[in-house]
Amino acid sequence: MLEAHDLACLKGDRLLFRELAFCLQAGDLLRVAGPNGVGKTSLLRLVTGLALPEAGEIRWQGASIRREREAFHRELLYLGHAPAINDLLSPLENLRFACAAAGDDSDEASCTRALERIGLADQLDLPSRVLSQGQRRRVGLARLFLSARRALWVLDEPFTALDVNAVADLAQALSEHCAGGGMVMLTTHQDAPFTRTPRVLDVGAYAC
Ligand SMILES: Nc1ncnc2c1ncn2[C@@H]1O[C@H](COP(=O)(O)OP(=O)(O)OP(=O)(O)O)[C@@H](O)[C@H]1O
Repeated sequence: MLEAHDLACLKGDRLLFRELAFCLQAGDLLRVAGPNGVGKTSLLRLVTGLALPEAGEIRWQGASIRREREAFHRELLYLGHAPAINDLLSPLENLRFACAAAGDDSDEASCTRALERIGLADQLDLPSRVLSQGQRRRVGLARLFLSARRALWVLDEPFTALDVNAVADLAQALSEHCAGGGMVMLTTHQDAPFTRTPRVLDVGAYAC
């Protein structure tokens, strides 16, 4: 279970939000909502431990993520809003590198299957600099298919640049992760065909 208590987020000298709280349990899909600049990405960075809250605490399985950082990160997959891709490497090389760095399954056959599943069968060995925006996004998202053991998926705008079919496929993969007892927390400005309506956390309700 992921719990956030009384969170406040400071950027520069500006308090974005305060007294924000939520709880995410096995099977939950939580959509973080609110207008541009309200602090959705900032909240995800707090939740992943990449940034520290001005106040409040985040707990994973009852323990502070600051104290149990390694155990928490073993259970976490975070995909930021910009795919971290090396243009000189192929999608396959990028995925293998990202998985190896994270300690996930990075063998060639598994990574090839993940890229095929995400619709990049014809681009496996191209240099990534020639990929379209949607294809670049898919390279990053392929990690989802190699991260089933990670219970908590935190995804910043995962649907950006995807076509209608890819949005549907991704929504299904996220729904399946939740159906299997996982948890998903995501930001998105678009609707997606999840099998269950996500819960919504409106950051605007906590804005300062
Ligand atoms: N140094 C700073 N001083 C003041 N405000 C800052 C500073 N750095 C960032 N900000 C503000 O913090 C907010 C960060 O927003 P964040 O990226 O978390 O928003 P978001 O809700 O994810 O937006 P979007 O929907 O556009 O992706 C923005 O309003 C930005 O202007």
